[in-house]
Amino acid sequence: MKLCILGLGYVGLPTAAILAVNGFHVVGVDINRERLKEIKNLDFEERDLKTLVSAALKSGHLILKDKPEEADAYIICVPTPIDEKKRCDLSHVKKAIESIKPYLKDGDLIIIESTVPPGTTEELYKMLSNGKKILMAYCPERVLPGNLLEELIENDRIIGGINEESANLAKKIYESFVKGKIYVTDAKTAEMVKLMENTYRDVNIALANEFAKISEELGVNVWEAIALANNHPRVNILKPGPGVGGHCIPIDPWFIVEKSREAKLIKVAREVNDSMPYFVVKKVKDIVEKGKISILGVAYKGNVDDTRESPAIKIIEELLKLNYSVMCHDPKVKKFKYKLYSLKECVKDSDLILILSDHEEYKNLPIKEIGELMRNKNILDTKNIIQREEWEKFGFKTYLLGDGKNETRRLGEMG
Ligand SMILES: NC(=O)c1ccc[n+]([C@@H]2O[C@H](COP(=O)([O-])OP(=O)(O)OC[C@H]3O[C@@H](n4cnc5c(N)ncnc54)[C@H](O)[C@@H]3O)[C@@H](O)[C@H]2O)c1
Ligand SMILES: CC(=O)N[C@@H]1[C@@H](OP(=O)(O)OP(=O)(O)OC[C@H]2O[C@@H](n3ccc(=O)[nH]c3=O)[C@H](O)[C@@H]2O)O[C@H](CO)[C@@H](O)[C@@H]1O
Repeated sequence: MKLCILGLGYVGLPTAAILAVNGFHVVGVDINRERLKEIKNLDFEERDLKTLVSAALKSGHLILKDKPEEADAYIICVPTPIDEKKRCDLSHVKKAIESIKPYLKDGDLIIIESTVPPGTTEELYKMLSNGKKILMAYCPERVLPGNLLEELIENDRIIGGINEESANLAKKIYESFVKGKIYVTDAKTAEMVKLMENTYRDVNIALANEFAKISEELGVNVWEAIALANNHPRVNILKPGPGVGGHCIPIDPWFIVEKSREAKLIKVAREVNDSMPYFVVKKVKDIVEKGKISILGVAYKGNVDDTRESPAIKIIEELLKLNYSVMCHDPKVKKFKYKLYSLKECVKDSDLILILSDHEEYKNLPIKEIGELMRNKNILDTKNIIQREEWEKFGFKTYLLGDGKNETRRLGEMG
């Protein structure tokens, strides 16, 4: 069976490579030639992915193209961002489908992996099937960035067919590499399942963030309170932080909001999470009124190289508006909207270190050397990853997001 994968990003590339090493003839298509170059040079962060892509390319089963060609099945993995009205922008999906239209023949299968609002696959099917016997399915991707390959193989899969024949053919493709269970349903349910998963996470993170704000107001350390509450057998509160980033969680809940007026809690949760960067900036203002801020971590979360929708972007914008000078460091990220500096340059003559991503590297920083370079030794940790006592030994004033005991701690009244 010959497959054509459209969009070779975080989702499409591993999918194309794993299908190729499992015996399919795969044409990997990306309209961005720079991306194709990166893939040929194995220029990406996840090490296991390098091994897999390299094996797929060497086997000759994966070939890279900037245009689609005739195949038996097409898998669409292109971006689905939100527009300014917070509605799903389906233009990339529609363009990808237009580009395969000339090659479609009876019995061909189109699989949508891009995250889309409920009902989209059915609508696209109606537009496409005009006279031809096309098969179509929605098969959401649920891999966790940072643990991509393991989850690609081990996770259960949902297959939402437009009809039984479509679902069965799609199932055959995924069965070639998925070790988890494969559940079959209709396309709209599968679309809803994907959005519900990410919305569930977003709402729960919003609750943790709200607890953090309340704890600061009431003089409680939210991290301590969450750890204690989580001892309860049926409680599992997530972690607060500087905001919710990535290409999925801050976006996908809006795809439900655009389809239903009943989506109230979901919208408020989004707003709470979107408010966190401003909350962090307010904390910075309370600690230092002006000067240089050193941002450690611009990736949207720890140990990934992705900065899409990263809370760091909003925080930097706001700090610059307030006339702070800002320098950023990130050991994982290669491309970012703002210039990245070495750790030393970043902290030199600084008034405050602001930790925004929980990269492994930030758990063991050279505190003494950093302190010697700084103008004022302040550190604000939004991820609860530093050992505050260690930093305080070297004369740092430490601050933690969600710690209402910050002040008493600094005055030495608390351990
Ligand atoms: N990143 C994740 O972990 C993840 C997980 C689950 C689902 N998703 C969903 O999967 C989809 C893709 O996400 P991603 O993170 O892989 O995006 P990405 O931006 O990393 O990759 C998308 C790729 O598609 C290419 N592209 C755009 N239009 C094209 C076209 N017409 N033909 C061929 N290539 C085209 C782009 O050049 C880009 O390289 C989105 O809908 C996203 O919501 C992402
Ligand atoms: C349901 C689910 O698990 N879906 C996953 C999710 O992947 P992700 O990498 O986007 O998800 P997270 O790791 O949750 O990070 C998101 C942001 O939330 C912040 N965060 C997180 C936990 C916390 O306790 N407190 C926080 O503040 C974190 O820093 C970051 O900014 O979507 C993918 C695409 O659809 C899925 O495929 C993948 O399964």
